[in-house]
Amino acid sequence: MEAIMSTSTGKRLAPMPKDQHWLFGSFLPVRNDLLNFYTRVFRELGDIIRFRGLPGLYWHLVLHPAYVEHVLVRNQHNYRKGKVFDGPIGLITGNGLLTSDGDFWRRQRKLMQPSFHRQALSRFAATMVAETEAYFELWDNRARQSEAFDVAQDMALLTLNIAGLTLFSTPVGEKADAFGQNLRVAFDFVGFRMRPTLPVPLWVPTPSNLRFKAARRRLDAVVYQIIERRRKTLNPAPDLLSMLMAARDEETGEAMSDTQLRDEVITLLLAGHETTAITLTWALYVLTREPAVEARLYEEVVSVLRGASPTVEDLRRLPYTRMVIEETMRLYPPAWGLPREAIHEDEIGGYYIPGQSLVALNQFLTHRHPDFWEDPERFDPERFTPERSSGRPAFAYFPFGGGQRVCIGSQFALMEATLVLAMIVQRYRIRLVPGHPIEFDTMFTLRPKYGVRVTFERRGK
Ligand code: HEM
Repeated sequence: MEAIMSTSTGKRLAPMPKDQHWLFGSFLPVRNDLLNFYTRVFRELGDIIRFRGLPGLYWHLVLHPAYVEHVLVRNQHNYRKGKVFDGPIGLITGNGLLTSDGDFWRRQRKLMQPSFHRQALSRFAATMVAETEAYFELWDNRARQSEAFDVAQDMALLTLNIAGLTLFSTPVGEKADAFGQNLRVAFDFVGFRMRPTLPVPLWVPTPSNLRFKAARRRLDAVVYQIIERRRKTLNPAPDLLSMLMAARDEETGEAMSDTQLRDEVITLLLAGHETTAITLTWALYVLTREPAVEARLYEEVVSVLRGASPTVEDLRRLPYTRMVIEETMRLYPPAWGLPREAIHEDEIGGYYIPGQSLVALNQFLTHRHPDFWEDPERFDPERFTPERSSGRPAFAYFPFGGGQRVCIGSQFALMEATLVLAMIVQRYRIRLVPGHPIEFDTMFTLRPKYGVRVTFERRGK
């Protein structure tokens, strides 16, 4: 199976797909049908695969958990996020945590880390619950009329409301349509720029450049206004923005500038709300397909909550709900691939990796690796029981990345997804609209391309 070749220097090269275009290499299938193409070559060639783009341009898809661990942890200092990631995302997040690097990133991470500890986050549970309750009236009405709707849209708005309130105590929900749309325009633009295309510089007034710049301007205006108002407030709300504004550098005693605050706020909005919305959307979709899982989940939720809304203390009594979320992120990882750039040359699994070349990790495929997941396509939350998890390599599952750049918001996301899912399942049975097409949109995060059209049926009514 392995097409191992040697260079003149005798280095072992990872296997390459056979059917490459003589000039474009794998550029066209990567551009047009990335996920299916990667899935096919993964089945053919396994754990590490070498691709050629335009002549002289190579990259590696790295899928074995031990190799993933090598890149994210063991040899992490040799891997940076690189231009493919930072360039496009940086257009919207500036120098925020997701895209900054080196000492600057380290300082910011240290400043922000305490705000994301489980303890600090527990105070946000009530907001998450209240925002979900605020949807009940709308969903009850729809349930009464058996009205179909796109639950992906509601999850996006709900998680945006929660992000706005926990981050800066501002109900962006009131303006969610405008704010959310601007975020979406910015997000799509970033996703598009991450594709292997030749990007038109931002200063060229193409319609999409202009649209993006207008969206960014409007987002900035809202965020700067919030920061400015906050600076004048004597008793600031106990939200993430307050924590960020109060944080001081240990050595210099310096606080973050307005620009840095803006970058971090936009970063947290961008990194935090859609990923969680997508997790919830896929989880609800799965429940429409898996009646046994739905029944078991309902049983747990009802026996723990007994009709009431959950509190932060209930979370540890909802292990099955949590496993449903975990299994959802295995099969539908919102961040479905992570690009890295090797700084110096390296060796992964005995194969040569050139310096300054791209290394692509891919949760979607590693999470379905048949050597580590039995019957990988099957939705089975109990894979995540402690017994069945033991012995599984750490990086067979990495929805939140790993190493020093691991997601800072993972606890936030798990708390939110578990609370919201428990609340929805306790109150409604969910049905997919017959014939509704489900396909992946891999533009940036792993979205359902046509949304997920469902009807809710009120339980016990
Ligand atoms: C299900 C939800 C989420 C998923 C799947 C997810 C996934 C990820 C992944 C894979 C990374 C690593 C990126 C890389 O190494 O290149 C990351 C980083 C990050 N995430 Fe999340 N995330 C989620 C929710 C959140 C939330 C709720 C927040 C904030 C409230 C957040 C904030 C961040 C930030 C700031 C980083 C950059 C951390 C750093 O580089 O120091 N994420 N996320």
